[in-house]
Order: sequence, then C-alpha cells, then structure tokens
Amino acid sequence: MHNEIEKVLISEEEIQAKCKELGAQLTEEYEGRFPLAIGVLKGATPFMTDLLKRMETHLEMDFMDVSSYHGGMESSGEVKIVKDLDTKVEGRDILIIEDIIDSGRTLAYLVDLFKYRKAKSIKIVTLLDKPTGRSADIKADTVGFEVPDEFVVGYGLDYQEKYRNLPYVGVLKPEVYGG
Ligand SMILES: O=P(O)(O)OC[C@H]1O[C@H](OP(=O)(O)OP(=O)(O)O)[C@H](O)[C@@H]1O
Ligand code: HPA
Ligand SMILES: [Mg+2]
Repeated sequence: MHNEIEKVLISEEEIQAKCKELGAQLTEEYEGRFPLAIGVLKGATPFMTDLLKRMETHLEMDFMDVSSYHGGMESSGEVKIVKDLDTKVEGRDILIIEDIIDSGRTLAYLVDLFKYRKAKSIKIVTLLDKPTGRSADIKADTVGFEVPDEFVVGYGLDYQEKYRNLPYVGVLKPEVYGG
C-alpha cells in the first residue's frame, strides 16, 4: 500500500499536532456549550476521532453520509443523502467536520440543509482545503492545511474506496490510476 504513494504531503506527526492545536481552539470556542459535532461519512472519520479527543468540552456526535464522488476523482455535481442524522438540528450549535473541501458542493448542500432545519449556529472545520477546486461559494471557519491542485489520498480520503487507512495524506503514483 505505501509503495503506491508517490509523495507524502502531510505526515502523521503534522496531522496529530494539528488535531491538538485545532482541538484546543475549538475547546475555547465552545466552552460552556453543548455542540452537535457532525462527521461527514466516510472521509471525515479519522480526523473526527482524533480532533474530538482533543476537544475538552461536552459535545454530542452524529454522522451524516452524503456522497457525490462515488469513489472516483471527479464530483458528479449531485449531492445525495445516503444516511441522515439521528439528532434534531433545530436550536443546536452545529460543528461540521470534514476531511476536505474541494468543489465545495458537499458543504454548500449541508450548510443549506442545516439552515433550513433551523440550526442556532453552523461552523465548519476541515482538515484539508483545496481552494483551486472550488465551484460553490463556501469557506471553512477552521482549516488544518491547504493542499495543491492534486488528487490526495489517506487519512480518510479514498481513491476507489482504498487508502483511507493511511495515517498520512499523500499523492498516488500515476500508474495506480492506469496513467
Ligand atoms: O468539496 P467537494 O467537491 O464536495 O468534495 C469534498 C467531499 O468529497 C469527499 O467525499 P465523497 O463524496 O467522496 O464521500 P466519502 O467521504 O465517502 O469518500 C470528501 O470526503 C468530502 O466530503
Ligand atoms: O483530492 C481528493 N481526494 C480524495 N477525495 C476527494 N474528494 C474531493 N477531493 C478529493
Ligand atoms: Mg471520497
């Protein structure tokens, strides 16, 4: 698996240090509140678990599965709910946790949905931001790292459902795509 990676963009150590830093920041932000932390399946799960362990406030966890990539490298443009929340959003402080913002379509859809469901506040924390990919007008409140205009894998991010379990973020060798 590791021999299919061309280069490591963000190491395991850098990711863990970032989780600690962002966790401390979010601890201050949500002090005395009870936010609803929503992980966007499946990509956000490694980041969500590492980040929330560093948040020293009470919080509730829930998950939503929306998909538009269907395992490939291009967004289909159509966001579909695969699994909805179990929790009511009305009146809650929502913290959306993502692995990456690329086109921004996934988050634009979720922010609209949670506004419609009358959230009290909505914040976005993402491990990665790829500003060059953007087609929807969306910005995260908290970003871990900016990534270049390349398809990245690892630490939740997949190519054809593989590589999510890498502890770092990297770029695949071209031959893996058959290129
Ligand atoms: O900004 P966007 O262009 O919408 O892309 C970002 C989204 O795409 C990926 O999820 P995907 O839909 O592939 O599902 P997955 O998390 O299960 O891989 C990623 O995890 C983000 O949720
Ligand atoms: O660069 C990416 N890698 C993996 N999944 C993604 N979903 C949006 N952008 C990406
Ligand atoms: Mg994906």
